[in-house]
Amino acid sequence: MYPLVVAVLPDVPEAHRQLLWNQGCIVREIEPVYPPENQTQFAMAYFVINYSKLRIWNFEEYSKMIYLDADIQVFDNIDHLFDMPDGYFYAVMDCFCEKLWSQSPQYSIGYCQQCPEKVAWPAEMGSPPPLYFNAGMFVFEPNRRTYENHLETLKITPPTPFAEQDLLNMFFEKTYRPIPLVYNLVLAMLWRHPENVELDKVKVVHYCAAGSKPWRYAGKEANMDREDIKMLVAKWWDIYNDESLDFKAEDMVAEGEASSRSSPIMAGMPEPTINYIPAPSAAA
Ligand SMILES: O=c1ccn([C@@H]2O[C@H](COP(=O)(O)OP(=O)(O)O)[C@@H](O)[C@H]2O)c(=O)[nH]1
Ligand SMILES: OC[C@H]1O[C@H](O[C@@H]2[C@@H](O)[C@H](O)[C@@H](O)[C@H](O)[C@@H]2O)[C@H](O)[C@@H](O)[C@H]1O
Ligand SMILES: [Mn+2]
Repeated sequence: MYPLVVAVLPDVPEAHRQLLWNQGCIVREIEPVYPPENQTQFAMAYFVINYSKLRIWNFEEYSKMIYLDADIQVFDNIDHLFDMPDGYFYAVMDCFCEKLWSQSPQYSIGYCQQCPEKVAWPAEMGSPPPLYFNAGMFVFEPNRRTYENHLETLKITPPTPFAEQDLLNMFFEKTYRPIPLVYNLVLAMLWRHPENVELDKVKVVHYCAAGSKPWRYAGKEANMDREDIKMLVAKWWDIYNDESLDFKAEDMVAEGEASSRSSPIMAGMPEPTINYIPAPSAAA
């Protein structure tokens, strides 16, 4: 069993942090990371806060982690991803067909890495872009030096429309290894590249399409009235409302007694209490 570490920005209220603790999560506050002053038009204005994602490379107490956006739901076990060879950056390839990409050369010529045979990359535009991943889910190895490199690189790199996702794609270009789409279904794939999607095999769903966030789904935006979208939003709510999935401290105690000495991860978990509210940090 692997711990779920939740990185929270300072604006996440204490009550929400308690809910996370009570669900057995390890809550870690991170400071925001902002790009240098710039005139960039991010594809979405709020993407500027997403550079804060870079803080997780500082979680050096973990040798390997799977990063998940908060708008991602895991429906099937993906622990085996931890067993892939070290030294690479694993993530699912993104799609360039949404309007969000309209500033990109790929979009302007109708090129997408999801179907490179459909519109070939023209020779006069040089070599095709390197494979590009969606940064909503990835397998990585926290490392202080990499963390500092990220922050240094950020200081001297003009921000681009997809913010930290672009920076990470540049940074990991040589060590990026694509993994199958079942590990991060970017919803736009359903209408942009249905031939690449086997929905019943998908293990991880990324609710990133406009209007698809389940907690504020209204079914009004483009493609949100699709039957598969409605089914995936309902699936998210089924998990959210399924009390049998709620963390129970007594389970932890039972499991802890049996295996805390054998499993460093379990031993590393804070002593469970009935309401599982951690004692205030002495450092606070
Ligand atoms: O105010 C914010 C906005 C974003 N995020 C984090 O940044 C991730 C990326 O943002 P989002 O998923 O909305 O981007 P999308 O995948 O929809 O482009 C979110 O999942 C959150 O984990 C956050 O912590 N606070
Ligand atoms: O800050 C940039 C963000 O870029 C990505 O989101 C985009 C991108 O993937 C498009 O291809 C999708 O079409 C779009 O819906 C989605 O918002 C990551 O999911 C997110 O974690 C974050 O890195
Ligand atoms: Mn997301």
